[in-house]
Amino acid sequence: MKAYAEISQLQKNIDDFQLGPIDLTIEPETITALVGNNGTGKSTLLKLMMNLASRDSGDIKLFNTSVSNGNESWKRNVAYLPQTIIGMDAYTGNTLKALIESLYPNWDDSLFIEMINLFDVPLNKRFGKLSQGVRQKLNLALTVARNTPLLVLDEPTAFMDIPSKKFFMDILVDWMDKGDRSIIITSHQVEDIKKLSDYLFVLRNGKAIGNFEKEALTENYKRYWLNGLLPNTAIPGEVSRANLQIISNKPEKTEVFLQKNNIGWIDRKSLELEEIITLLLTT
Ligand SMILES: Nc1ncnc2c1ncn2[C@@H]1O[C@H](COP(=O)(O)OP(=O)(O)OP(=O)(O)O)[C@@H](O)[C@H]1O
Repeated sequence: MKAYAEISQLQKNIDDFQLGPIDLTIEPETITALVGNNGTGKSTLLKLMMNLASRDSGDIKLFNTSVSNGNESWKRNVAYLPQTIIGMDAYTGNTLKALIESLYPNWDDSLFIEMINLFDVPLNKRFGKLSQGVRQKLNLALTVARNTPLLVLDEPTAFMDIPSKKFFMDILVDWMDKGDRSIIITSHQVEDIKKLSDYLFVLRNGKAIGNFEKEALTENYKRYWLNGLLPNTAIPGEVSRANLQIISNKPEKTEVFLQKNNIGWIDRKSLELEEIITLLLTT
C-alpha cells in the first residue's frame, strides 16, 4: 500500500528560525509521534503538511498529491486538529457537528456520540462558553469522527483531565484497530507517546534527529553499573557517563568492548522512554 504522507527535503524559515531539511514518510497503519522541545517546529511542520503555511523548498505529498498544487482531493482523507482554532466561539457543538458532518462522507456518528458522552461535553452550549479542556474534547470528537485515513493531532491532550486522557488513548487504539489508517500526533505527554506511538520523529532546534521505531529505541538504550574504572576514552555506544555508570545506545558493541577490557558490570537496565527522549533532546 502507498504511503499516506511523503515529505522530502522540506525547509521553511520563519525570521531566524529554520525548519528542516525534513524527510518523513507516514506508512499506513502507523502512529508517529512528533517529539521535540518547545519552539522546535512541530506545529509548523503540521501546518505545512495541511498547506496552511507555505514552504520555502521541498515537497509534501499526502495521498500521492502534492498539497500545494491546487488539487485538494487529499483534504477529504485527512482530519487535522490544530493547537488553537479561531472562529468557533459563537457556535454550539450541535451546529458545529452539523456543519462538519456534512463535509465528511465517512462521518462516524456513533463514535462522535460515544466521545461526547464519555467526555461529558454539552452540545447545546456555545463553544466560547466552554472551558479550555471541554473545548479540546469537543474538537477532538469533531476531528476523530471524520473517520479519515489520516488523523493529524497537534497536542490533543494538553488541557485534558487525567481520566479523559486515558479514555482518549483507548479511543485512538480502537480507532486504529479498524485498519487502513494512521495518526501523526505531537505531544509533550510521555504517556501518550509511550502508549500510542510506533515511531518517534524527533526534532531538535528545527532539525530532524531521526525517525525512531519506539520498540527499537527502548531496546537500544541501556544503563550499566560498572565494577571497574572507566577508560578515559569514549566506549563504543557511550552516550553519557557519570561515576561508574554509563549509558549506551549500542549495547552489543559496548559489551564486547567491556569484556575485551575486563571491565565487568554489576547491573544493566533499559532506560525509560522519558530518559531516552531527554537524552536525545539535551545531549
Ligand atoms: N506565526 C508565527 N510568527 C512568528 N514566528 C512563528 C510563528 N509560528 C511559529 N513561529 C516560530 O517558529 C518556531 C517553531 O514554532 P512551532 O510552534 O512550530 O514549535 P513547536 O515545536 O510546535 O513548539 P511547542 O512545543 O511549544 O508547541 C518558533 O521559534 C516560533 O517562534
